[in-house]
This record gives sequence, structure tokens and C-alpha cells, in this order.
Amino acid sequence: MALAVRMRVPCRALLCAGAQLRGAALGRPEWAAGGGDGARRFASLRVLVEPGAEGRVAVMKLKNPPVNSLSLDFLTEFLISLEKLENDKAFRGVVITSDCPNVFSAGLDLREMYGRNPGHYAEYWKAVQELWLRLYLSNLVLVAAINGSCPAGGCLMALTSDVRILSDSPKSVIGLNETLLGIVAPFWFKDTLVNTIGHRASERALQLGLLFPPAEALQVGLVDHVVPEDQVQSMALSVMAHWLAIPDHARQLTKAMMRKATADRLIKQREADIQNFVSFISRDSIQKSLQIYLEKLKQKKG
Ligand SMILES: CCCCC/C=C\C/C=C\C=C\CC(=O)SCCNC(=O)CCNC(=O)[C@H](O)C(C)(C)COP(=O)(O)OP(=O)(O)OC[C@H]1O[C@@H](n2cnc3c(N)ncnc32)[C@H](O)[C@@H]1OP(=O)(O)O
Repeated sequence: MALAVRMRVPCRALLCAGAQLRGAALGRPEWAAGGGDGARRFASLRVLVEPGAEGRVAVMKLKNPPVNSLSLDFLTEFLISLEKLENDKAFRGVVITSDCPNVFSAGLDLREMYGRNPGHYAEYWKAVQELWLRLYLSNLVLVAAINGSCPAGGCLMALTSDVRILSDSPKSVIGLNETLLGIVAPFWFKDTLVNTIGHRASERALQLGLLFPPAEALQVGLVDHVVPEDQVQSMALSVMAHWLAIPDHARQLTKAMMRKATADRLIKQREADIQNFVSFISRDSIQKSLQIYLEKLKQKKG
């Protein structure tokens, strides 16, 4: 257990301060207790947390319509919810899923990375790092119930889970498609992918910006199960039961042993990584690429 405790990400105070600030900007982070489960069921504007099974599993539903993009406000609310669950000894596992139809998450919010100032980019990137570190090193069993499209940052989020279940639908594509936007997946995105599908498959997937349809995602090992859309959550809960049959302390230490070195690479150079991101994203050429991509997304509609 000691290792698991030592592994906790060391910027809790900083994040909490940030979260309170963001919360204040939102008009207070409100945790509305409701239903027969009392305080165990809570919600912010963008994240719903519901009891999953036997009071020891929670289901976190991402609710940032239309596409669950990972905006700064969303990240703040998600991290507060996750921390509440981590601190509640009753919970041992969390299923992460989407409340938005056909989309698990569209990844990082492009509007947070386009046309803003360096201070904003730095604040945003710190929150993205925090999301990854918290999820990747979580003591909880995390199961991603991926009920829709899952590109880039959405895929990163799913990759931090212990198990991934993908819905068998043409919309449910998953992958790190950064190069298609003219940007580059950071090293810790890449590391997480390599740890999941291996070096060669990652090299190909990253360079080509591949978004894998369900059968291919399963074949390459990007997801563990593909099931019909209406069975994603029930499958997630059944897989969860299997993982919860393992004693927590042994499973947590094993998870830490597998993931610590990867997380440490970022922890050791968080500030440099932020500066790297800020200077990369501020380049005129990158801003132009993002602008073109955003325009393409808009044109797709019309
Ligand atoms: C060498 C140095 C390296 C340093 C590293 C530095 C930098 C790395 C930087 C960044 C890493 C980024 C990772 C990311 O996550 S980038 C985001 C990538 N995401 C995508 O490519 C997905 C884009 N979206 C889609 O493909 C579709 O929207 C989707 C399939 C998810 C859903 O399709 P649907 O048809 O249902 O919905 P749309 O009509 O397309 O969209 C509705 C609405 O939402 C807007 N939108 C979509 N995605 C995003 C997004 N990611 N961020 C913000 N907004 C988004 C879309 O524009 C529509 O808006 P509107 O027209 O209704 O206003």
C-alpha cells in the first residue's frame, strides 16, 4: 500500500486551488445529492456520477454536449468528481462512459487551443496533464465503456483505464489521430499507446493518425471487448466484477509497478512539457492547421 500512497500525484493542492477558482467562475461547484443513494449520487454540470453495483462501483457519465470535448471547465469538474470517488473508501471501481449520443469524447477542446493567449494554453495543458496522471495512476479499477466516437484526447482517456469495452457501431472509431489535425501527440500520449498495443502498431497508428473501427481496434489490442451498443454498460459492470474479485492492495501495487515509470517521465518534466506545448501550439503554422480543421468540422454540417 505504501507504494500506492507514495505514487499519488504531487500537485493536489495546486489542482484544488485551480478547481476552486474554476468552480467560482462556474458559480460554485455544486454537488447535488439526490435519489435514495444520498451523497453517493452526485452531479456537476458536466459529469454525472451514479451508483453502479453493490455500492462499490460508480458510473461516471461524461455530459458535455454536443461531443464531450475536454474543455477546461469539463476537466475541472471531472477531476473534482474523480477525487471525491478516490477519497470515498466505499468505492473500488469506476465505469467511465458518455451521456452524449454516439460520442464517447471528441478529445481535447480545440477552442481551448486556438486563438487564445500563452497563459491560457499553459493553464489548459496543466489540466490535461493532471487528467492523465490522475487517471493513469488511479487506485480504482477503471473501465471505459466507450459508447461512441473516441478520437485523440478521448482515446487517451480510455487508454488510462484498466479495461476498454467498445460499442459495435460504425460511429465508434478510436485512436490517436493528432497528425490528421497537423499536430503531434505528446510523448506521454505515445507512451500510453505503446504500453497498450506495442511499439510497431503504435508507430503506424500515430504516424497515420489512424481511427480504428471496432473490429480493428479489437484486433490491434486497443480495446478488450467489442459488444452491441446496448450491452456496453452491462459488459463493463460484469468485467468490473471480475477485476474486483482481486484483493485491492495486490492489484493496486501491481498496477503501480506497471505504470509508475511511464507516469514519472511526465512528472519529472511537467513544467518543460507545458512550455513545450505552449510554444508548439502558439506557432502560426499550428494555429493555421487548427483553424482549417475547425472550419472543416463546421463545413461537414452545411
Ligand atoms: C513536437 C512537440 C509536441 C508537443 C505536443 C504539443 C501539442 C499536442 C497538442 C494537442 C493534442 C491534442 C489532442 C486532441 O484531442 S485534439 C482533438 C481531436 N479531436 C478530433 O479530431 C475530433 C473532432 N470531432 C469530430 O471528429 C466529430 O465532431 C465527432 C466524430 C467527435 C462527432 O461528430 P458529430 O457529427 O456528432 O458532431 P460534429 O457536427 O462534428 O460536431 C458538433 C460540434 O462540436 C464541435 N467539435 C467537435 N469536436 C470538437 C473538439 N474536439 N473541440 C471543440 N469542438 C469540437 C464541432 O465543431 C461542432 O461545432 P458547431 O459547428 O456545432 O459549432
